[in-house]
Parts: sequence; structure tokens; C-alpha cells
Amino acid sequence: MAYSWFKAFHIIGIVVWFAGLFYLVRLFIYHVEANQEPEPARTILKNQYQIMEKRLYHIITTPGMLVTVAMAIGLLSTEPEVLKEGWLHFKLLFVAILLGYHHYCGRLMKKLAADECRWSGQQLRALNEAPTVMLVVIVLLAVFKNNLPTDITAWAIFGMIILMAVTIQLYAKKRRLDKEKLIAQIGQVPQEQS
Ligand code: HEM
Repeated sequence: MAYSWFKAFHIIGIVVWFAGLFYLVRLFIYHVEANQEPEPARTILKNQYQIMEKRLYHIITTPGMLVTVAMAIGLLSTEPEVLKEGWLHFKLLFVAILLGYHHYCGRLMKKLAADECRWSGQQLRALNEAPTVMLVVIVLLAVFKNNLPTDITAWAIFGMIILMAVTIQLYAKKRRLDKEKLIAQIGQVPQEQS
């Protein structure tokens, strides 16, 4: 029974942790792109994003991570023989990378606050794909364990995920280009009239 409770809250922790990780880097993107706004909007937006990032990191993301890890320790102490299984070793490798990513997001947040972040919006968008990859790999390892499927269904699902990711990226790019075009047009209107 204790094992099921640990597992349930392990999964709840994961949902909270990832919600925080995904939204945090999205806020970083808005924060960096606020530099393109004229004053006083730039300062107002940057200050607002800074507050939102801090709250999200300290009140949602880090507690989500702590619940996930604490419940994982509960799972392992209830059934220590799981520690000998190969899938768990692979999973722990990816979890270690994820923890590194979490820590790095905290550092980026401080750099943004100090106006020292050198990442562009485009680079941050690419960075925001990293937790998706880790989520997919870790969940597949946790569910399939040592029997990761390699049949046609598995490849079809994998292909669909890639297709969805590419479509989302292309759509986001199109929206950015449309916005840039609109800004350029608006910029030209007063010049044409004068
Ligand atoms: C902190 C390191 C972690 C450890 C030591 C750990 C360990 C475990 C263990 C022992 C189980 C129970 C397996 C079972 O009974 O079938 C489990 C379940 C699970 N873990 Fe983790 N985990 C960790 C982090 C994560 C992370 C970061 C994710 C997601 C990204 C994750 C996703 C899952 C899922 C989805 C299950 C449920 C699998 C199922 O019931 O089929 N775990 N974990």
C-alpha cells in the first residue's frame, strides 16, 4: 500500500515539476524578447517577468522536483531490490541530466535578473525542447522497464511525436515571421505618410 502512495505522489510531483520547467523557460523567452520593446514597457515587462520567474521556480518547480525525488526515495526504500534493475540505472542517468537542467535554469534566471543573459529567444526556444526529450525517455523507461518496445507501433508513435514537434516549431516560426512583417509594415506607415 505504501508503495502505491509513493508512486501516486511520485507522479504528481513529476507533473508539477515539468509544468514548472516548461513554463519557466517560456518566461525566459518573453523576458529576453522584452528587450525589443520601447521604454517604459521594456522595464515594466522585465521586472514583471523577473517576479513571475522567481515565484515559479521557488514555489512550483523546485518543490515539484523535491516531491518527485522524495517519493522516489520512498519507492526505493519500500522495494530496494528495484535498485538492481538495469532500466533504473538508465533512468537515473537521465534524471541526473534533468536535475542539472533544473539547476542551470536557476542560474539562467539569476543572469536574466542581472541583465547578463546572453541567450537569444531562438536559443531559449531550442533549450525548452530538452525537458520534453528527457520526459519521453524517462517515462518510457519507467513504464516499459527492461523491455523497451522496438516494434512497428513503437516506431509509428515515435514518428508521430517527431512530426508533432516539427509542426509546432514550424507554426511558431510562421507566427514569428508574421509578427516581424507586421512590425516592419507598421514602422513603414508613418515614413510613407511623411
Ligand atoms: C529521482 C530519481 C527517480 C527515481 C529513483 C525513480 C524511481 C522510480 C521507481 C522505483 C518507480 C516504481 C516503478 C514500478 O513500480 O514500476 C518509479 C515509477 C515511475 N517513475 Fe520514477 N524515479 C525517479 C524520477 C522520475 C522522473 C524524473 C520521472 C519522469 C520524468 C519518473 C517517472 C516515473 C513514472 C511515470 C513512474 C510510474 C511507472 C509505472 O508505474 O509504470 N521518475 N520511479
